[in-house]
Amino acid sequence: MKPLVVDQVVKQYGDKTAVNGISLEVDRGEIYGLLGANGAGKTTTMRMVLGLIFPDEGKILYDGKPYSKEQLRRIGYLPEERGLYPKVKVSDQLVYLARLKGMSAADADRSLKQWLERFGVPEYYGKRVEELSKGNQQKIQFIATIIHQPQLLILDEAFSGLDPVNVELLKATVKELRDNGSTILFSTHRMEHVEELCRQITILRYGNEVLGGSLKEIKGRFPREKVRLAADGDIDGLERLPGVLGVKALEQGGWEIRIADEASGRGILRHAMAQAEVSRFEILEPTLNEIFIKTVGETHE
Ligand SMILES: Nc1ncnc2c1ncn2[C@@H]1O[C@H](COP(=O)(O)OP(=O)(O)OP(=O)(O)O)[C@@H](O)[C@H]1O
Repeated sequence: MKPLVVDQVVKQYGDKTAVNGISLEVDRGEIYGLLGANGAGKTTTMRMVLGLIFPDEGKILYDGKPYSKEQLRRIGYLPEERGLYPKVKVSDQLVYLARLKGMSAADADRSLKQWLERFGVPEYYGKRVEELSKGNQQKIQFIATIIHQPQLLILDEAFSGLDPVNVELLKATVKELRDNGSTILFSTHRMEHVEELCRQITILRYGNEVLGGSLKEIKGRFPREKVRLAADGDIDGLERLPGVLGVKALEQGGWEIRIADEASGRGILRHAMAQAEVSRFEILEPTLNEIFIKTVGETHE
């Protein structure tokens, strides 16, 4: 039985349909990407999973059971708008939040110290939140999300505002939580993070699912329309080859060539090999970013 099943949920705000029959299932040890343009219905979906609002239609099951207060204790939520109290000490605040989730004060205190140590910031224990930089406040909020060892994690733009070192730190932590069996619903506009972390995704548009399934299988549905080519010398006439739609010389050397179909790629390789020693030739699969733009288009609110 899957830890999280969202089945045909619908949510209306007045006559506006924010979510229109979304279904998804997330397994243990899996990070599921929930994607979509601004206003597509991601936050509304996450709020329904959290039990903050209830679907007008459809159902959400946690280990096969409907929502209950007990379930809430097993969920960790990192909202996009961060919400720590600026004047309260990190230790007081996180122990309080962990106790609301059913942890004893002693266990919460021990766990907090371990996480602060692990994130390289043990000195934040006695600091007020407002004394920390924005990125470091975010690390604290991340600890607040996972301190009670939730089985189901809902992460909304988990890495925004962090420097690259801290992004890697939190990313490694999310992967570790996954490997230890957490069920993770992950929402972001950063497609490269989805490519790295998520096995399955749903892309929403105006509250509807426009693309869903395994990332690998979704990529297979889209044509490969780009060639990366590098050679030890110049190659003339690339733009005049059949099926070549555009040629861009890359800063780092070589070319990126837009092609009409994969068959045109073979003609490029033959042409290039006749003129120079080819050191790289690759027909690239589309990036998730490209797929997203193709699917969702420029339809932002
Ligand atoms: N409380 C509310 N009352 C009325 N309309 C709402 C409410 N919350 C969301 N909406 C509307 O529902 C739609 C979906 O909003 P939602 O916040 O779920 O989008 P989102 O995908 O999370 O967007 P973003 O990427 O900008 O965070 C939007 O059209 C929004 O205006």
